[in-house]
Amino acid sequence: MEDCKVAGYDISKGTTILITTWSIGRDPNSWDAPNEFLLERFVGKEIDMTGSNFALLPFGSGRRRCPEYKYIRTTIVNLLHGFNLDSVNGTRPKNICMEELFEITYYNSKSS
Ligand code: HEM
Repeated sequence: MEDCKVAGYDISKGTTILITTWSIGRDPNSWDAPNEFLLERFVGKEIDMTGSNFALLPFGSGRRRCPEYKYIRTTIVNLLHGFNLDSVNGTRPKNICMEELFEITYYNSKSS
């Protein structure tokens, strides 16, 4: 590790850096209507979710990215194949609450 500069900011070696994937995923420079839940935006597109496309990081990036990213399609397909999924009262909810909760996952590499 060594000191470095990122986007004009001096980062001392050993500094813990958090990135906000929430903001990255809602960047209007990358996404049209970023606050709309529009699944259609992904239809028919080859989307890179391996951590190389920094506009979309659902599985993180780099050495600690989610190891499941390669297999999640198989996992979901198996779930859909093996189970009949339904909402609790059997009807499709009209308004699904998509509000976020504030939570944080923190890993201190110096504590272990
Ligand atoms: C749609 C489903 C999933 C999403 C969106 C997701 C997303 C993520 C994200 C964002 C991380 C943190 C990556 C980082 O720190 O850069 C992560 C880590 C991890 N995920 Fe997932 N995950 C999913 C499903 C799963 C499943 C099904 C498994 C296991 C069967 C799994 C196992 C793990 C493990 C073990 C890590 C920790 C990797 C490490 O710290 O080295 N994930 N996941």
